[in-house]
Amino acid sequence: MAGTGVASIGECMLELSGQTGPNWRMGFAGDTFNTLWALHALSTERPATYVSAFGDDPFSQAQIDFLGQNGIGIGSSPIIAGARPGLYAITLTGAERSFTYWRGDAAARQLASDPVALSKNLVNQALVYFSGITLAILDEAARAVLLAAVAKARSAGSLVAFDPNYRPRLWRNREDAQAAIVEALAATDIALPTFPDEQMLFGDATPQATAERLRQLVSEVVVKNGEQPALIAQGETLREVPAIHVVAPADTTGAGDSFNGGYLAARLAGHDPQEAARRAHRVAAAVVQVRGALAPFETLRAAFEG
Ligand SMILES: O=C(O)C(=O)C[C@H](O)[C@H](O)CO
Repeated sequence: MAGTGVASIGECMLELSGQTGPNWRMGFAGDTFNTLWALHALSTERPATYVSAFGDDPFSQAQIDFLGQNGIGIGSSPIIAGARPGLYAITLTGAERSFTYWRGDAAARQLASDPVALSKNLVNQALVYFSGITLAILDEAARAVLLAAVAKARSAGSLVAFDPNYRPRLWRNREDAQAAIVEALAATDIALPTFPDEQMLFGDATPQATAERLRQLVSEVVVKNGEQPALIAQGETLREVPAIHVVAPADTTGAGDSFNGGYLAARLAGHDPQEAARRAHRVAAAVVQVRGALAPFETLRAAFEG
C-alpha cells in the first residue's frame, strides 16, 4: 500500500433525524462521510480526510468544525464563496428509512472544480473510497476529473474501494448511472454493492448474479443484502457471511455505509474478507440501533471488537 491515510470523497449534508413530533435533531451525514466516520473510529492511527467542497456559510463552518473535532480533516477541499451544504431529512416507517433531499445546488457538487487540489487530497492514502452518490452529484466533466484523480492515486499504490449506492433520483436516467458506475468499477479494488440497488439498476435476479457480474470487473466484491448473508467473491471463491438479526432496530440509515467502514478498517488491519465481513455486520447492527446515520465512536469500536 502506498500511503498511510484514508480518504473518502463525496457529499456530507446536514441531516434531520429523530422525527419525534416537531423536534428534529440536526446532524451531519452522507454516505461517503458515514463510511469514513466508521473507518476513522476503527483505524484512528490513520489520518482521515473527507474530500469534498464546502460553502462559506455558518452551517458549512459547523460541518467543518464537527469533522475537525472528531479528528477528520478536509485536506485541500475547496471552500466555495456563496455556496451552502445540502440537507436531507429521514422519514421512518418502523425502522425503515426514506429520505427527502434539498441538495441540488450544494457546495459538494463542486468537489472536482479544482483538479490539482483534488489530486493533492489523494496523495499518501492507503485507501481511497467513493460511491455512486459521489458520481451522481457531478456533471460528466467533473466525473471524468474525479475518476482520473482516483486512477492516479491507484497507480501510486492506494487501494480503491467503491460502493455503487444507486439513488435513482440523483441520475438523469438509468443508462447514465449504469455507464458511470461500470467506469468507476474498472478503477476499483474492493466493490461493496447492495443487492437491492444492483437489482434495480442492472436487473440481477439474485445476490449470486450480482457477485458473478461484478467479479468480472473487480478482484474483491462484497454484496450486502440487509439482514441476509453478505456474499464475498474473491478470486474463484464465493462465500456467505451471515448477518446479525437486530430485534429492535431504531433507524436503518447508514447501515450499509457503516458496514463498509467496518469492512475496510478490518481489511486495512490485515483481517481476511470473511472476518472483515463478520466485524462489518456487527458494526452495521450497532448503527441500526441509533437514530441517524452515525453511531458514537465507542459504540462502533465495541461492535467491531465483538
Ligand atoms: O442518500 C444520500 O445521498 C445520503 O448520503 C444520505 C444517507 O446518509 C445515506 O444515504 C445513508 O446510506
